[in-house]
Amino acid sequence: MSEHQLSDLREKLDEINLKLLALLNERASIAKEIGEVKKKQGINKFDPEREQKMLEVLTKENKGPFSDETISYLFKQIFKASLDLQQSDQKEALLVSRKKKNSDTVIDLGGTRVGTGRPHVIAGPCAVESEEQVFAVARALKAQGIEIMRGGAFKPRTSPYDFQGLGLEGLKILRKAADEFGLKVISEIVNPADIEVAGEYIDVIQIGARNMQNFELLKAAGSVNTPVLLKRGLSATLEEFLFAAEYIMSRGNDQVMLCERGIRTYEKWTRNTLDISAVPILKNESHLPVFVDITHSTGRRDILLPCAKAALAAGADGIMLEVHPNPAVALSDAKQQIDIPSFDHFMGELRASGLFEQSKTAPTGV
Ligand SMILES: O=C(O)C(=O)C[C@]1(C(=O)O)C=C[C@@H](O)C=C1
Repeated sequence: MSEHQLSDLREKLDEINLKLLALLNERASIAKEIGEVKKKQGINKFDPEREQKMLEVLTKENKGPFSDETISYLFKQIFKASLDLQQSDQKEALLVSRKKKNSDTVIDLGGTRVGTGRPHVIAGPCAVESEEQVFAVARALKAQGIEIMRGGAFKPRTSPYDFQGLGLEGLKILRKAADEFGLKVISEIVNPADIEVAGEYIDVIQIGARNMQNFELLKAAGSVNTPVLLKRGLSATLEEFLFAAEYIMSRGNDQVMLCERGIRTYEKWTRNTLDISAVPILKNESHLPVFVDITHSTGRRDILLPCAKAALAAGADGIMLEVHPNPAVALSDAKQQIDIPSFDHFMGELRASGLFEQSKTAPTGV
């Protein structure tokens, strides 16, 4: 075959491609119209009988060289694409989605603005144990220019015999330390009945991984004005995670932050598996700020820094980690918290990486 012949044949294919393209889109527009009609009539969009009949006609009329199997395969793809088009067209845009709101949500915690593109570090002890302990951490955070402190007062523990937290007393200690050092404070609430009173002491309500689908808690958090940080459930898909955030937003509270904290996989060398791909996906799908909890996702002090860098490089609005003045005697998560000198070192390295201070460009919506 001469070079001429090849380019002639290719030219013919190019022409056919364009005709096919026009025909496919003409077909898609009609399928969309059918979708509208079906919606009005309340008919199921997927119609396997209709698809089967079309395939029968097509294979009967098929003169080759494509085999009947190939023709069936190709048309099934077209039916599937048409169905997807009908469904995506009519899917209500979620409040959490960029389809609903394209601009990034910025949450103002009394002057500390989250979601602006300038990342934040949220740090503090796993559990509030004493005033002395929380004050020591708050002092260290302040010295590092950190604005948001975390601390657990209500601790949902795997074993009922483990330390369950100081409760309201713990929230009071957090508030006192936060006021003393000019910090904002975040703490987990586990009972819907505590949501309202929590707002008197803390700046952000955390809903933990184990409660991501506690719908009564989500609804309660949605009915107050206090910002919420929602953690991804242990085995939650990203879709389930966003639906959980939707529960909060649909009740009127639009100040929601998302937090990837690792998911459960077969891997044993980390406590959970940090799903770094969740960060750009959530940023693309949703306008809400996204954090990464590098302590719970890894459960290892030795890889906190690379995971923090990865989170920020992937577009996270911040990271969360656990810091304790004396992790060896901590009442919970003793193995994974870092002490204050290690935290200072960590911050120094993170700053040196240029990822912490840098301002990210907001991703475009999809
Ligand atoms: O004919 C319909 O009822 C359609 O919705 C169109 C169409 C198609 O693309 O041909 C799409 C999805 C259905 O499963 C069946 C057929």
